[in-house]
Amino acid sequence: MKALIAPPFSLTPMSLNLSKISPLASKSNLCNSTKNVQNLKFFCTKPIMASPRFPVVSLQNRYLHTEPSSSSSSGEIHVIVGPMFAGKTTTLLRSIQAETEKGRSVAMIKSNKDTRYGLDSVVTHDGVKLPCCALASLSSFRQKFGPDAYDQLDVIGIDEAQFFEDLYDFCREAADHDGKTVIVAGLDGDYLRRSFGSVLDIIPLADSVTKLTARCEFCGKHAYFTLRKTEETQTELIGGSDIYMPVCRQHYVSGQVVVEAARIVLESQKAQCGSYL
Ligand SMILES: Nc1ncnc2c1ncn2[C@@H]1O[C@H](COP(=O)(O)OP(=O)(O)O)[C@@H](O)[C@H]1O
Ligand SMILES: Cc1cn([C@H]2C[C@H](O)[C@@H](COP(=O)(O)O)O2)c(=O)[nH]c1=O
Ligand SMILES: [Zn+2]
Repeated sequence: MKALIAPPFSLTPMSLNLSKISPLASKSNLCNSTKNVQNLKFFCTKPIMASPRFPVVSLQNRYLHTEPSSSSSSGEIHVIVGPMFAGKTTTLLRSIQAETEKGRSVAMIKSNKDTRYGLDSVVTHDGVKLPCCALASLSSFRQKFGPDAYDQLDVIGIDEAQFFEDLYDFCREAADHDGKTVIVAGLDGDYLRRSFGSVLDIIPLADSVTKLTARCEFCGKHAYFTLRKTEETQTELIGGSDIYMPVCRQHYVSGQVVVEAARIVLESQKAQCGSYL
């Protein structure tokens, strides 16, 4: 997989600090321990009243003993969208941190399709991370987490929401019937700027919608879109800055022309090679 396009200048201010990421982090060192997360401390605890199979994040265990919020209907849905590298995961993790500081019990979910940093953590492009459960579908969450533990939860964070087909039903049920605050982060559009998965479908359900921007890798202006630098054409293609770059409108349009032209050349070269065989 070769990048067909490259930015004209280096990205020093935005470069990844992979040293913060421990790809070998195990559940045992993520749970029941205090982790420094960019000067913030997350206490990962298991609830006492129930035993979920995934980590629950809470600052104070005693809040897990309060009345389950499932009886109320005062849930909320907050949606964070934008292109890649816009800070969606960073914003989600900060919101989760703020909720834990209020004493609310929190669980993080991400799609198990995103295997970039392993399956037991949500990780930002600059290495900040939080334990999570990685799932194929949201409908399995309640059962896998444990129904009792689910009832104790106040807040559910969902990252990589574009990969969940059942996003709409899950969010509606969790907020309307179970009284949960659901904070959802995902791509609004794919590399062709088409609606991605069900992310846009939940906007009518949402209390708030935030569209974040990145920085265009060509000109440094606001980037609203994600350009794929390689010749692959499938909608779902897991990757980072090796495959994608955030771009402004002008550089999305010019970048697409370059990538498309390169793709056509590659295709014709492949066809020629085939005809020689
Ligand atoms: N082109 C880039 N390549 C790698 N990292 C980037 C790039 N642009 C921004 N970043 C870093 O990524 C961070 C945002 O990461 P993250 O919250 O994971 O974004 P998102 O979830 O929207 O993809 C930024 O604060 C910045 O440090
Ligand atoms: C644009 C686009 C992205 N993806 C993939 C690439 C990454 O694995 C995730 C997005 O991650 P981030 O946290 O928002 O940086 O989605 C894809 O599969 N198809 C696309 O068109
Ligand atoms: Zn630009």
